[in-house]
Amino acid sequence: MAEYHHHIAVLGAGTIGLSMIALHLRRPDTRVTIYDPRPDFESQLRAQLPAFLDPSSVPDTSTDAIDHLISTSRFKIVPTLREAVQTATIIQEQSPERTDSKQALWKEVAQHADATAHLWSSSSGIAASVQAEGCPSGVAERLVVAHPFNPPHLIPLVEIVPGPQTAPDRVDFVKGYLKTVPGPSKLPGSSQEHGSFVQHYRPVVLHKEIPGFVGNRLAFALLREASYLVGEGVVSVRDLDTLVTASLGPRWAGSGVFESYHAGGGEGGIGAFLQKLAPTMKDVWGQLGQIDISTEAGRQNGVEVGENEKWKEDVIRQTEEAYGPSTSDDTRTKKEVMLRGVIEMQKQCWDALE
Ligand SMILES: NC(=O)C1=CN([C@@H]2O[C@H](COP(=O)(O)OP(=O)(O)OC[C@H]3O[C@@H](n4cnc5c(N)ncnc54)[C@H](O)[C@@H]3O)[C@@H](O)[C@H]2O)C=CC1
Ligand SMILES: O=C(O)[C@@H](O)C(=O)[C@H](O)[C@@H](O)CO
Repeated sequence: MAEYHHHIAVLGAGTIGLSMIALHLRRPDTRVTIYDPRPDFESQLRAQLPAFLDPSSVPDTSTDAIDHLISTSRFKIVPTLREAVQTATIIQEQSPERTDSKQALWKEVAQHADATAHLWSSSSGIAASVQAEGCPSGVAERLVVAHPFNPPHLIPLVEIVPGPQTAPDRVDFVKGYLKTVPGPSKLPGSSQEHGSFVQHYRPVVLHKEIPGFVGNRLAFALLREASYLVGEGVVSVRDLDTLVTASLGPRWAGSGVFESYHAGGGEGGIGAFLQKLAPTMKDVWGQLGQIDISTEAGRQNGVEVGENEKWKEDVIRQTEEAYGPSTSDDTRTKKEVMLRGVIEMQKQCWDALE
């Protein structure tokens, strides 16, 4: 068998896990072993994974994709977690977002994996320190959250969130690994197309754990206010989405929250901006929507809504009216082309971003 510097065990190959497999296979020095307890897992993987893969990883005919990968010994599907982790140097979980499930997973990993293996969680908001609770010694020191944005084979950000016990060299390792994963090469004119390496992934390390980390706290704060505005009848779902994609979206693709307001402050920069806008911001901040979301929703009119969740009924109804019952494959494809284009443009202007 060819030697690979990294052997990654991918635990959980659903939405994120499939995309992560494509990410890892873009590194020529990495082989991947996959485990998922779903009974239909292999058939689903064979049907869905080819669409995520780069030409650099597979032949043109997607029907051969999985068999080709298996033949190269870079790719293995195994029936048990034990087989997946026992020789892995990196173990990455994309199991369901449930604390008990992740804690049980790490306890099982600790039983079978090498005591030096790196432990990565893709969790959206469950801290490494919480996941490591009850695990054998040595797990908390190796466990770090590497929270991706969907789909990770395209979106450059990964939030690295160490727990208080995570060893600094574990953080350095995951950051260095991600920064050297080549970007997708499918897009004509892609900075990756001509074989030269252009950094694609932009990991950000948080200084402390907080529920939801940073990316989701920002995203969920915006979602809450957006849902409030729709529930209050101020704006429709579709018009709010237009407002975002026609203003904040393009702006934030080039300049983040603080940089864009720094520019907006003119000669005085963000200090002047905060000074000038203070009265309005104080009013708005004092009136931001206070809505709740129930985790024990009952069903009304076919929609799962709980107490004080009228906003949720409006959001769901209007979203489905605007975009259909779920996102179509055609729409998903068009959005991916747009996303790839934005990311490529960012990389071509990279020196202005970092
Ligand atoms: N879906 C998204 O947009 C994002 C999800 N995440 C996080 O990624 C993780 C996975 O999310 P999704 O891929 O959306 O979920 P999913 O439900 O699509 O996939 C989860 C997979 O884990 C498998 N699984 C269940 N128990 C397992 C175990 N003990 N060991 C290994 N696999 C197991 C399931 O069979 C399933 O295939 C969650 O922690 C989520 O918060 C992070 C970023 C974005
Ligand atoms: O937005 C993303 O892709 C990530 O920040 C997430 O964690 C998911 O959206 C998550 O909130 C839902 O699973």
